[in-house]
Amino acid sequence: MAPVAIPTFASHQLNLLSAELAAETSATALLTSTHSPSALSRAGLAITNLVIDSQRTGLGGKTVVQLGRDSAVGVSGKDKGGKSSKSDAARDASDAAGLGEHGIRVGDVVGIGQQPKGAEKKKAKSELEKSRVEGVVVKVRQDAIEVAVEKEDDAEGLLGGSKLWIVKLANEITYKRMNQTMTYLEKMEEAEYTPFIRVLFGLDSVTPVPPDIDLPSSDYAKIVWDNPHLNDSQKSAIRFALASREIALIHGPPGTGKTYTIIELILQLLARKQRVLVCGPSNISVDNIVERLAPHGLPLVRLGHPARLLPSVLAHSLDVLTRTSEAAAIVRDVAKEMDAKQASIKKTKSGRERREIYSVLRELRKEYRERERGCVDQLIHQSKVVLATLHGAGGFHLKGQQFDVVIIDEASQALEAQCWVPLLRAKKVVLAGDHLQLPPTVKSLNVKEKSKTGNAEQAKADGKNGEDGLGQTQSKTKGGTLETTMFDRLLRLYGPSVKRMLTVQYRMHEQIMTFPSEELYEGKLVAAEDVKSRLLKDLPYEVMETDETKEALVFLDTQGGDFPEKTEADDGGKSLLGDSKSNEMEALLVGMQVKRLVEAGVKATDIAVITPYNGQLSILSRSLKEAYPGIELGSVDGFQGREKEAVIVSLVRSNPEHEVGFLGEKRRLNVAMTRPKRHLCVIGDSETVSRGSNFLARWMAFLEEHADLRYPNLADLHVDG
Ligand SMILES: Nc1ncnc2c1ncn2[C@@H]1O[C@H](COP(=O)(O)OP(=O)(O)OP(=O)(O)O)[C@@H](O)[C@H]1O
Repeated sequence: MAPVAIPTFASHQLNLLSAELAAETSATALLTSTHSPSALSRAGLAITNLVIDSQRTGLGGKTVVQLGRDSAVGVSGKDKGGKSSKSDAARDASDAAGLGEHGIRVGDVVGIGQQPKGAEKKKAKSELEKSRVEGVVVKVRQDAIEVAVEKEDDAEGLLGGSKLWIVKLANEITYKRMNQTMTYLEKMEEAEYTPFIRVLFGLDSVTPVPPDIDLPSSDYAKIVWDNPHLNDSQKSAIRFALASREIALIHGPPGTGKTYTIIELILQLLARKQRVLVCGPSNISVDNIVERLAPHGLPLVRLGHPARLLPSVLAHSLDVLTRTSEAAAIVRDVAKEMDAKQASIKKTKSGRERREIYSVLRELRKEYRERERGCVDQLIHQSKVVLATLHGAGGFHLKGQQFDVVIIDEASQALEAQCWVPLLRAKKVVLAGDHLQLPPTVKSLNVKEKSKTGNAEQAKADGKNGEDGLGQTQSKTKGGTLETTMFDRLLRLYGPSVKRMLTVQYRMHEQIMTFPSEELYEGKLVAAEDVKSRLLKDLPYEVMETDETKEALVFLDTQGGDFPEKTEADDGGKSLLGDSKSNEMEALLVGMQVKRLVEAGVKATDIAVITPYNGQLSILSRSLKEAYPGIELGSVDGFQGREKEAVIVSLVRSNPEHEVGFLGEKRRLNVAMTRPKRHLCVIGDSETVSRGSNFLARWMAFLEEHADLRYPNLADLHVDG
C-alpha cells in the first residue's frame, strides 16, 4: 500500500472525530435543553432535590462534595437539612427515601447546578450552563453521591443554600486529547517527523526483523523467561516484539493469552533497561495489566482519575502514591491543613467569614499543586513502567517524558487517533489485538453510505461481502472511517511481516474453535490440552449427562418459515429500538434451551444468551431475567472480551427475502461464536442465513455437518412449555 501523507491523514481524522463527537453530544445536549430536570431524572440521567452533605479533600487534593437528598423533600415538617448538619430524624427519613433509581455511575462526568424552580423550568438549560460545576462521580451510595469537582474554587458557588441537581454529561475530554494530537500531527513540518513517525506512515520502510530469532542459534533463543508456562507462539511473539525496531503487532485470536504475553514482554523490556508506557483504550484494559504486573514488585505508576480505577490497583495510582510515598509527606501536610479549613466552612456564620476561608483555601491549593507537581515528577521519573489509558497518556503528567516502547493492549478496539496520543512520546510501538473481532464502536455513520433503509444496522451490513474479513465499508471510503484502526492500517501497509500470531487458545472446546480457526485464522489455532475436550457435564459441580451437556456444539435450525422475524416498527409507530429485528418464536426456543441446561444442573450464572439485535435482547430480557437470576443476556458487541461456560446465540433473521442485515459482518459472528468454553448452541434459520454471504453459507454448512443438528418444531415449544 502507498505511503500516507501525514497532514491529509490528520485532517481526515479531525473531520471524522468532529462528526463522532457531534453524534455523541447531540443526544445529551438535546435531552438537557429540551427536558426538565424531573424528566431527565425519570430517564435516569439526573438526580434532583439534592443538598451538599459534606465536603472533603479527596485523592489528589481534589475537592469531593457529597450530595444527599434534601430532607425537606417529601418529609414535611422535618428540619430542612444542608445548612449545618441534618438532624438524625431527618437523615433517617432521607436515607429511607434514598436517591431512587438512576443511571449515574462511578467515573461519569456530571454537572452540578442550582435546580431551576417551577416557572423557570424552560430555562433549565441556560440556568444549568451558568451555574454548572463539572466533576467526576467518585462514589455512588443508595443515599448519597460523591463528586470530585474539576475546578475546586467552583464548589464555593454551590453553597448558596438552594436545591441542587446533577446531570450526566458527555465526556468530551477524550475528544479534546485526540483533537490536540491530530492537530499537532497535521501542523508538523516534514523536517520534524521522527524516523518512527515516518515508518508508521510508510514514508520510510520498517526495519526488517532478523529471520533467525526463533532458531536455537540466535541470541534471542537464550532469553530467560520469567513465566515458565509460555507456549511457543507466545515466546515467538515476544522475541519478535523485542527484536523489532519500530513496529510489532501481536495478533491474539480469542482466548490466546494476549495479556499474558504482554506481561512477559514488559518484564523482558525492563530487563533490557527499556522505559515502557503501557496503554489500553479503556480503564479496565489497563487495570487488568496493572493487576497482573503488580505481584512482580516493579516500580510502576498508574495514571488516571482514582474514581475510575479498580480498587485493587489504587495503591499504584499516581494520585494515591502522591499521598502515600515518602516523597509525598510534604504534600500531605498541606492536604491536612486544607481539610481542616474545609471542615470549618460548615461552622461559619457569615458570608464574609466564608469568603475569608475560601481565600486561604485558594492559597493552600496553589501550594499543594506546586508541591504535588514536584512529587509527581519524581514518581514518574523513578518508574520504569507507566500505565494509562490512551487518552490519559495525554495529560500534563507525562509532558516532556519519553519512552523507548509504547505497548497498546486491545489495540483493535482503539481509534487510531487515540493511539497517537501516547505514540508522540515513543520510538517503538507494540500493538496487541485481533483485527478479526469487532472494531471500536463508532456512533456517527460519518462517511459510511446509508443503506436504502437508512437504518444503522443495515448500513453496517454493507460490509457483508467484504472477503478480507474487515467489511467493505472501510475500503469503500478513501481515507477510511473511524472503524479503521491503526492495527488494520499497519497490517495493510506492511502485510503479515510486522505481526506474529498467538496460536494456542485456552478457552474453547476444540469443536467450537474449529470453524473460526479454519475461516479466519488460517487453520492455525490449537486448543490447549486442558480445554479441548471439556464439556458441560465435566463442570466442577454436579451436572447430569444430557443431550445438551454432552455436546459442545448444537444447532437448532429453524428453517421452514415457522419462526419468522419481526421488525419492531412493524407494530406501528417507531419504537425506541428503531427498526431493530426480533424473533419471538426463536426467543421461545432460547427459553427452552436455557431450561434444559438449568434442569441438567448448569448454573444460570454459567450461561449467556447473546444476539446481534437489541429488539431480540429486550424480548429475551423480559422472558428470562426473572426466571433465571444470574443468567447473562447481551448483545454480541457488548460481549466482546468476555467468556462463559455455555453460550446460546440467537441469530434472529428469518425472512422469505433471505436478508441478513448486519449479521453479515464476519467480525461480529466471530465474536459471537468464540465466547463459549464448553457449549455453543446456535439458533437460526439456515435457509435465510446461508444466503447472506459465502462466509455464512460455509458456517451453516459446517454446523449441519459437525454440530448436533436439530430441527425444532412448534410442538416442541408446547411440550417444553
Ligand atoms: N501459556 C499459557 N499457559 C496456560 N494458560 C495460559 C497461557 N496463556 C494464556 N493462558 C490463560 O488463557 C486465558 C486467557 O489469557 P488472557 O486473559 O491473557 O487472554 P487474552 O488473549 O488477553 O484474552 P481475550 O481473548 O479475552 O482477549 C487466561 O486464563 C490465561 O491464564
